[in-house]
Amino acid sequence: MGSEEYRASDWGKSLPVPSVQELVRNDPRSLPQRYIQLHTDRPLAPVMAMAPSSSDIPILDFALLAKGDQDETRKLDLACKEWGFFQIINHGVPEEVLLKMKAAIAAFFELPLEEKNKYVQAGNDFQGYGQGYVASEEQKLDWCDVLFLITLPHEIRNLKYWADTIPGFKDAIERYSKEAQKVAEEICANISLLMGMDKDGLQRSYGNTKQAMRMNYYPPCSRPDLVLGINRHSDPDIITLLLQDDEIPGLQIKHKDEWIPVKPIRNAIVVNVGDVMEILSNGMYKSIEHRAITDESKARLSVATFMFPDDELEIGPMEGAVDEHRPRMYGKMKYLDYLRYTLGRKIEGKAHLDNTLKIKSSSS
Ligand SMILES: O=C(O)CCC(=O)C(=O)O
Ligand SMILES: [Fe+2]
Repeated sequence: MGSEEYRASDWGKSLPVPSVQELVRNDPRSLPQRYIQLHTDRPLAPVMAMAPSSSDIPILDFALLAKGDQDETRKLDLACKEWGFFQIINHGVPEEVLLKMKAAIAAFFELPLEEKNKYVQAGNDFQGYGQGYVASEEQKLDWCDVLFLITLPHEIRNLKYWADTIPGFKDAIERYSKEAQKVAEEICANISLLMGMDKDGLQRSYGNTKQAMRMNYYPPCSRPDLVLGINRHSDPDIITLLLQDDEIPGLQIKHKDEWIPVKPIRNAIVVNVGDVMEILSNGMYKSIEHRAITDESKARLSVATFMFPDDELEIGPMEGAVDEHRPRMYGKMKYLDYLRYTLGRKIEGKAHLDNTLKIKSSSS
C-alpha cells in the first residue's frame, strides 16, 4: 500500500485551531477564554505539589524483564493491573537516540510559524502539525501544539509531513521509531506470557501493528492553574511509550481517584496500557486516564509513541480472558470504527470506551 492510498483521513480529523506557541510568543500573558478549563477539570493547587514518594508509579528494569526474571515479570503484572502505567529503565535504547529524537522535535517547534505551516494537517487528515480531538468551536482547548505522524510500517508514511528541511529530522525519528517498536514488542510479549499464552499470543491476536507518534509542545502558561496541556484521556491503542522531558514534570495519572504526577527519570521511558490492551485482557489490565499540566515559565516537550492494531481487526476480549470469575466486560467492534469514534470528538476521560464497547451491566 502506498502513502497516497493509505487514508489516515479515515481515522478522523480535528478542526484547525491557533498555534498556542504563537499566542504566547505574541503575548506571554495571553489566555483566551477557550483555554480556561471548567472548574472540575482545572489542575487544583494541592495536586500540583509533588505527591508523596510512596505513590510513585512502578519502575521496571527492562533488561531483567527481557531475560525473563520472575520478580520483574510479577512487577509488570502488578503495574499493568494496578497502575496501568510504569517507567522503564535499562531499556537498551541508546541515549544518543533519545537525545536526537528530543532535539529533532525541539528543532521542529522552533521553526517559524510559516515553516511549520508547510506541515499543517491538510483537509481531512489527522496527521501533520495542528491539534487532535477538536470537534467543535465551543469546546475547551489544550494548551499544546502537536505534530502527529504515522511512523510504521514504512509504506504508509506520508512524508509530506516530515520536516525534511531540518537536518537529521527524518533519521532521528527513524532510529527512535525502530527502537521504540522493539521495546513495545518485548513488553507485549511479556504481557502475553502473563496472560497464559506463549510470547506471540497477543501479537497473533492483534495482528499487524501500526506505529504513530504524537509530538507534543506545551508552551509556558502564565496561569498553569487554569489550563491543561492535554486534558484527561486514555490512549486508544495497545500500548504507548512516552518520552518526556527530563527536567520539567507535567504528566499526571489518575490513581485511586487522585492525580499523581509522574516524576521524570533521566532517559527512562514511560509506558502505559492502552484501551485495546484493556479490551483484549477483558479489563484485567487497565488503560488509565492521564493528562498533562503546564509550567509557568518553561516549555515542555513529549513524544507519545502509539502501537495501533490493524484497522480491520475486530477488537473484543480474548477467549482465555473471559471466564466465570471475569465475565465479558466488552463487546466487539472493528478497530477502525473504534478509532474513528475516539478521534472524532473531544476526548473526555474514558467516555469513548464506556460509550462503545463497555458492557453496561458490568459492575466495574
Ligand atoms: O505529555 C505528556 O506527558 C502526555 C502526552 C499524552 O498523554 C499523549 O500524547 O497521549
Ligand atoms: Fe496519552
